[in-house]
Amino acid sequence: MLQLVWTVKFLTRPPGTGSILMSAEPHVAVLSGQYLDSHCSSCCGPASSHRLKRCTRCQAIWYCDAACQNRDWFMHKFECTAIQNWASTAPSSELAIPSEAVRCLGRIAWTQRKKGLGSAWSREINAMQSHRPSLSPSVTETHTHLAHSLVRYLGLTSSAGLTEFGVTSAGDLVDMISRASHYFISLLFITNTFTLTSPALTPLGITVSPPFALINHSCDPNAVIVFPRANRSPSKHEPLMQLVALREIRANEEILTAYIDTTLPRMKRQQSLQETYSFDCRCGLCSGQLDLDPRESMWCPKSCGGICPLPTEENNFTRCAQCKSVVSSTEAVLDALRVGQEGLDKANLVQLRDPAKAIQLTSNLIPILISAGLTPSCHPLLALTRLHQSLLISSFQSDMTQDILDETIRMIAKSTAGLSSNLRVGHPVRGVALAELGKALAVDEPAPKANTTAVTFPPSGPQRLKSAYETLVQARNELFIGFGKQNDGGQVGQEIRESIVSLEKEIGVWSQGVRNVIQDIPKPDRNKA
Ligand SMILES: C[S@@+](CC[C@H](N)C(=O)[O-])C[C@H]1O[C@@H](n2cnc3c(N)ncnc32)[C@H](O)[C@@H]1O
Repeated sequence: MLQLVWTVKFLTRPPGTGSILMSAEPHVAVLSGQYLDSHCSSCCGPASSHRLKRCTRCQAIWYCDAACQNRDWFMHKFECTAIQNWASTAPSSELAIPSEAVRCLGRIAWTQRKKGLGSAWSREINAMQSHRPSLSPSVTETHTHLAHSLVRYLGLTSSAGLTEFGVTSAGDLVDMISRASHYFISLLFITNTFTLTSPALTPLGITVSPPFALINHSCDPNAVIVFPRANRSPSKHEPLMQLVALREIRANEEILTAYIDTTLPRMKRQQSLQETYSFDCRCGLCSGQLDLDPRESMWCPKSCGGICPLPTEENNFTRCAQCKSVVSSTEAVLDALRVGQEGLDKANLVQLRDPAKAIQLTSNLIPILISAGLTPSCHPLLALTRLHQSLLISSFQSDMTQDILDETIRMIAKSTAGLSSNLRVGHPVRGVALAELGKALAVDEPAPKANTTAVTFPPSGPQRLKSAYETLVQARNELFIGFGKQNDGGQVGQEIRESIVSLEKEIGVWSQGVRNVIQDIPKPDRNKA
């Protein structure tokens, strides 16, 4: 199959770290159901400083204001009726709004009909790569389901109605959808959709953008795709997708982004890429470029500070790369890995429905994996710590105790350390993790400890403020790369700048206070001695 390779040709000098390589509004962006009433369906911004206004007809789609609503109307006028019809026949209120996939395909269909199949917009959409020939039975089933839902959503009573959307072949519905490779094929859709995220990387929905869909994958990418929302009054051109260089890129070097979570170990990455994108990754990380991958590592059994590769079912012999001590407890490590993975899968499954149960699982499993000797960057310890951290943050309450706050900070620090070993400096995930750590350290302590030393973590009092300040400065430097230098670190980087300034003042006031106290202490009268 022909592979397109995305490179940048340089007229002057190669793009450096943090350069914005491409910027475009996606062809289509839709919010997930849970964000429809908290985010604008046109610019995808949150309802933080203002109340959103609801479409009075479908009552399902919300906008910042009339300007956002007008911008979306050319599309929403079709969607509005479709949503109303869908709701009127839905079996329950939970199913009153179609899934994001169906809404996204609907938007593609209506725009193609409006712009025409020969338009540049439609040609770009239809040029994206599809994997129809390699459909597995389970994917075919999803495909069929999606096809039925789409026909119902578009308000068609039979497949013949699809002709108005440019699909003329009749027959079996699945066959028709599969054959119509130039049109809304669900696999094309899976292969080429991107997660729409908030500026702090929370997944909000999905987008389709043909120019970005030309970029191939690497588990050690030289670029990232982000939605920085760098402009302070951003609604007009948002959501804006940007491709940012994570390091200097040479002329004619292929630009590569990661399609999946690259903190996962090789086997899991390969499995995920094969299932969703139908290819075997042969990037440096997957072909064993690293002697010792931090994603699959444990501490030296003699605590020399070195690390060892994890034992596996096939090869349970492992030793410290530094002092060469052999790990004798490999069966216990393998057991801990099995229990950890099972618990992680369970916690991921129940986290929305029953967050208390998920916290219980993560709190029980993390100490097991730590005592088995796993490093913070090792899977599944890192994944469990990240999940535990996000559950703790979402259960944050205003009347939080010092112990809970300190425990949360320790958890964020552990996951930030793990992420830092696995991801390149300036990766947006690292930047956001550091920002969260700095912000948590800057939270007012409910009961600061009187005599803490800098050795305990997190420190208390002025040491804590200093630590918050240093972490936020580091976060800002990294966000500057991952969200683009010209974007001033995106919205998160800009928020942090404000926190840094106020901490500077606080630390300054505190130091001045100490200086004043020192000056007020009466000097010993040498003549008296
Ligand atoms: C979003 S598309 C990327 C653009 C695509 N190469 C094209 O020519 O249109 C994703 C598909 O590209 C292919 N692909 C991406 N990265 C690859 C890689 N590192 N090795 C092999 N195939 C890759 C896979 O077929 C994948 O499903």
